[in-house]
Amino acid sequence: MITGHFLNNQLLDIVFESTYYGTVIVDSDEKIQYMSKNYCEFLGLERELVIGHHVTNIIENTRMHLVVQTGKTEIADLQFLHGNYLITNRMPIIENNKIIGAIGIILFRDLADWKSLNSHINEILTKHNFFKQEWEFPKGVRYTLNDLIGKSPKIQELKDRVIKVAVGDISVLIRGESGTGKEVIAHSLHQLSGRSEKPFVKVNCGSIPEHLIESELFGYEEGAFTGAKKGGKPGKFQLADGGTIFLDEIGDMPLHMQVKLLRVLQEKEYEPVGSMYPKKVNVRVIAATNRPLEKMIEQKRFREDLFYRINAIQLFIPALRDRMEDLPLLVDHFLKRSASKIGKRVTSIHPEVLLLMQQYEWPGNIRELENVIDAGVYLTANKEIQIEDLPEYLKNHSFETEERSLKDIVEKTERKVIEDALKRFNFDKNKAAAALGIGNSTIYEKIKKYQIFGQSK
Ligand SMILES: Nc1ncnc2c1ncn2[C@@H]1O[C@H](COP(=O)(O)OP(=O)(O)OP(=O)(O)O)[C@@H](O)[C@H]1O
Repeated sequence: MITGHFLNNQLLDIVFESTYYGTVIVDSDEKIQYMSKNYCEFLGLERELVIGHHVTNIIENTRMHLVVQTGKTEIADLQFLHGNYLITNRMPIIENNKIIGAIGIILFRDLADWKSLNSHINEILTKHNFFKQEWEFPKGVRYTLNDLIGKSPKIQELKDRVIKVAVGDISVLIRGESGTGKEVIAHSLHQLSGRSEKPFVKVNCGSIPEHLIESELFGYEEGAFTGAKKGGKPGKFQLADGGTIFLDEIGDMPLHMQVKLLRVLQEKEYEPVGSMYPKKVNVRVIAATNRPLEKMIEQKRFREDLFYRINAIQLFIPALRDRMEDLPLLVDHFLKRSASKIGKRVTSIHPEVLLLMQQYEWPGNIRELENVIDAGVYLTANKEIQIEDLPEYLKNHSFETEERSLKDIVEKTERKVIEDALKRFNFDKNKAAAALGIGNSTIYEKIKKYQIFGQSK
């Protein structure tokens, strides 16, 4: 095992600082045990804040964790890091035939050197953009865990769980309101898994017309129906073979398709439309929904057997209103992104805007915040977004809050207290009821009334 004791930082500093390489060493838990000073400087991070953290939380687009998992050396890989392309070598550290960690080396000499190297690589990449797209897009991954902004305990906990469950083939059900980042989590799970080199295929179960779902998912054979393409068409399951299929908005899938979906998940085979023979497939399933599936099962709108099949592990993403401490960080992130996208120098928001944002409920969650900031950056004539740059509904929000009825306020508070207690007791309803001093039947009633869902126990 690699330990801090084994790694004499001073000695390593002497060795690595005399080279022009940025060096990082991770242990078998994929946590950083050493990062050279020049690497920390390059990332703009203090070394104390880096050591002991999972490498994916610190280095964007890293593959160090995969080297630990697979034991495969990766030489001269191109890595996009901190706005630049760098050449990276990654090697497993092996002791007594066991992988005990990995060492990663990024190549740069001094800043000027690295800038010219970067522009050289950029030029090559632009010239070969076509190949770059061919190479990247079939895999389908757009986000990594680094794109999930937030330092609140709830997000920190979620990120830790994502890292834990990513490895392995277990099905994951991601739950959370619209715009909370379910898709970001799905991409991250794939990117952190052993299937990351294989395709990630998203299916939006809610937006495919009902009569096309079967051929979209399972494909069709030549001549399956009038208008069928010559040679047939592969379905999403075939496209995802070896990789991950992301079934977004699974709660919107029609019942008759739920039966077919269950079959492919259980038996790992399906029949393309018009085919006489089943085809084998090997995919990991990640599903997401913002619908109350338990309630839909009661109403016979969602199959219970399918629910248990996709619900091996559940990840719950908190609504923005439940992690308001992340708001300033998110605002800052979207401001920077918007300003550079739009090409305006807008660097902050007025303190009153932040106050108003903190009081707002954010029903559209992060997606809504992203759009509000985009609009603010477009509209403002200053370096700072002002109240008048906000959409009308948000500007008027403070008045609406004052006019809310007592019943609304009581209900909202009740919902929040019950939800917090459930999360505290890992969704054990009886324990949460006892802690709140209410009966078991009352808590069941309230959960139903407010449609609170999460890891059910
Ligand atoms: N924690 C976060 N940090 C930064 N950006 C985020 C975060 N969460 C979500 N986003 C951004 O918010 C937008 C919405 O996220 P996403 O599409 O993953 O939400 P969703 O839960 O899948 O929504 P829906 O249920 O409506 O499909 C995306 O642009 C995503 O990049």
